[in-house]
Amino acid sequence: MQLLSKPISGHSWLQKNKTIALSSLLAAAAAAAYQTQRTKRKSTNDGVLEETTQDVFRRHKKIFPVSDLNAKVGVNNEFKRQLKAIATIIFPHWHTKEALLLILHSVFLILRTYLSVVVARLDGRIVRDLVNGDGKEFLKGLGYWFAIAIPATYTNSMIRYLQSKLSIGFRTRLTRYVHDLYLDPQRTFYKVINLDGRIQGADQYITTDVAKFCDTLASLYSNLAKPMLDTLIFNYQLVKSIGVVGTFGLTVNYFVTARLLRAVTPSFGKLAAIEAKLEGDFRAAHTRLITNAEEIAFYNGANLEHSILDRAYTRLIKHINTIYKIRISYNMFEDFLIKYAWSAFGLGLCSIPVFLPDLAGQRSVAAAAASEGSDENVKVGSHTRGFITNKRLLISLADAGGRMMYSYKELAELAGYTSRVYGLLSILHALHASEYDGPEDARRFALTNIKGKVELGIDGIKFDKVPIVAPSSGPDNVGELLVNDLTLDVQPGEHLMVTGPNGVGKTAVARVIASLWPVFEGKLSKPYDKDIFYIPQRPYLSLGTLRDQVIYPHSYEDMKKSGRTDKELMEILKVVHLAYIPDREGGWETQKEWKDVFSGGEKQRVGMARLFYHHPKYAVLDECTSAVSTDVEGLMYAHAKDMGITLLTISHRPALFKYHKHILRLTGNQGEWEMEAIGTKEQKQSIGKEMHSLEAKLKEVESLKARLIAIDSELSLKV
Ligand SMILES: Nc1ncnc2c1ncn2[C@@H]1O[C@H](COP(=O)(O)OP(=O)(O)OP(=O)(O)O)[C@@H](O)[C@H]1O
Repeated sequence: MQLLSKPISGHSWLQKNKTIALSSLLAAAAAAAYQTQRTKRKSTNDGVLEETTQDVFRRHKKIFPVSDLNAKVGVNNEFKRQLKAIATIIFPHWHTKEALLLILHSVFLILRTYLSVVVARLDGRIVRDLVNGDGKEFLKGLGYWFAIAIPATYTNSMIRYLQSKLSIGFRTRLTRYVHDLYLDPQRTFYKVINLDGRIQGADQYITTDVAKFCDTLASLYSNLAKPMLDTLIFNYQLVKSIGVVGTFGLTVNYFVTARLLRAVTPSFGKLAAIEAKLEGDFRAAHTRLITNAEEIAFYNGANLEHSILDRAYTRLIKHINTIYKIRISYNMFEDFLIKYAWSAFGLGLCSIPVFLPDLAGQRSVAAAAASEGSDENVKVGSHTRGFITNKRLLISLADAGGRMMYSYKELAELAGYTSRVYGLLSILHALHASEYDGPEDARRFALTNIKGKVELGIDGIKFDKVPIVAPSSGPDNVGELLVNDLTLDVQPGEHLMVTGPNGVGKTAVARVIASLWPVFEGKLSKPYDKDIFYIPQRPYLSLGTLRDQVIYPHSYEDMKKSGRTDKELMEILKVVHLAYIPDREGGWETQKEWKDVFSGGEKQRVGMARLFYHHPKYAVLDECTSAVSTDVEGLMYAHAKDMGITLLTISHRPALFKYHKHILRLTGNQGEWEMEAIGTKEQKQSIGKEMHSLEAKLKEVESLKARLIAIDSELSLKV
């Protein structure tokens, strides 16, 4: 009791001043660190970080093996392993800003615990002076009370602030890493969405799940580290007042509580992971509606979409309700144990120094009273001070213990978010290395059995016995053969047209050239990516200005760097007959949702404008002029050829034959195909036949017109 009975002396006042000085110093250090990071422009708070190198990805591949998706989610060894793996991303080394934040955070946590002890002692002293009727000491105590309030409140705010900064720091590092892996040169995002079914709704993973993981991790540190520290320090203080027996009792109490809570805690981790998935599904359903609003409105599909959204929401809410129901009994048990059972136990402990002073290892109350004067008031005051101080320490201890127990629940939830974030990272790593879903499979066209070769940097596009296969992932990962051992060679100027019925695999050929689909067998030789430009069937308009639409995928910076001007862009728009657009839309800088502004034909013409802007050596044009009027289409094809672009056109339109030298016909008959040169005798004969049949039809038009006039006059006579 010596520590507690000692009045706050000049020495402890000095300590308090030191505390204030220390807090200011820490704040200054934090501000300085922040400033340094800002000036380096590599701050995780600005969201600006250096790109993750391929070397880092190679090293990390080993620590991110794909886990068994059916493994139990919870606080277990797998959770520890996953968290350790993610820690290599959020703490790449010890001289990061996050490490500094963590140290500062820890220092403030220690400071807060220390201040709590000081407050407990001061509280006891003030109440004692009040009971003793010592006005002067009472006022002095109040003075100290206000003095301690300043560093105490500052410390609390700093803890919250540093926790948020830590969370943002983690999030920025993780998001940057995921973006670098997702949008890598191997086009992993395409594989995630189209070739591999393990990640559904990658957007939900990258936005919400990563944020929740970071928030929970940052708060868990303070929710776990602080109560642990508090428990240690308060226990130390209490040993002095309630004795070793009391402290032993406290320890047993903790142990029993922890075991009990662990036994009754439901698997919050798994529940959190399912909730995150259902949230993702609900959000994805809304995103679909936004993306396809016009089509849905035309079809009058609101009712059906309504029911789809309702179903997604109901699934989510049912699950959340289940969690709430599970929580009722768990929370009741938790509250009973931590609030009521612990309070009763705490009051019992507080009574030890009063009823059993020898057990508490202290001088008896009578002896203490005798040494401070035999006056009854002094005796009561001494009791009161001891009780108030112990009670406050016990309340803090109970609070700390309670939070430690509560954080088990948080830990379980963190396990859920960790499994989602780890799942995302491990699958991105696998796809980055072209390792697809499904068991090892030696069957032909299995995604786990890719044997073809791709050679880059060749002037020409050359297929050497390459089967075109629609890939399939999952348990039955054998793809479907569309075109059998394709062999062709498109040399500069040897424009090729690919034709054939719907669904035969025309676009599939383009996908293989673009390396979106794998070369299962044979060899594909092609120029570097920068020399081939693809215009897909569905026009894509990006976020940004009108200029950004024409120069896509260049940014304005890229455009300026390459010395291009708006005047040149205007010339290009003239070629595609869109010269009126900048004036109509209010200039190059205008920002709009362009997909809703342009008509179908205009969108396709913007696609051709991009081709002329980038001026590649080769262009793969996939039905990209189907909505453009024939005359403008012809002009654009002629212009592309004049620019020296070698064309590989996918189309059904015979009108486009004349701009090409070869034709690849995909028949759809068991992957058969044929190549022919345009302008051969057979070709001319077939065009001749088509002309004869058209002329015959034109003759019919005249007789049909005459018949129509006759019917009209008959009808008017009758009327
Ligand atoms: N991601 C995919 N995974 C598996 N199969 C696919 C995938 N995308 C397309 N397919 C299938 O591959 C086949 C060929 O498709 P492709 O888009 O190449 O047809 P197409 O000849 O260009 O047809 P159209 O003239 O209608 O554009 C189709 O049966 C299609 O369903």
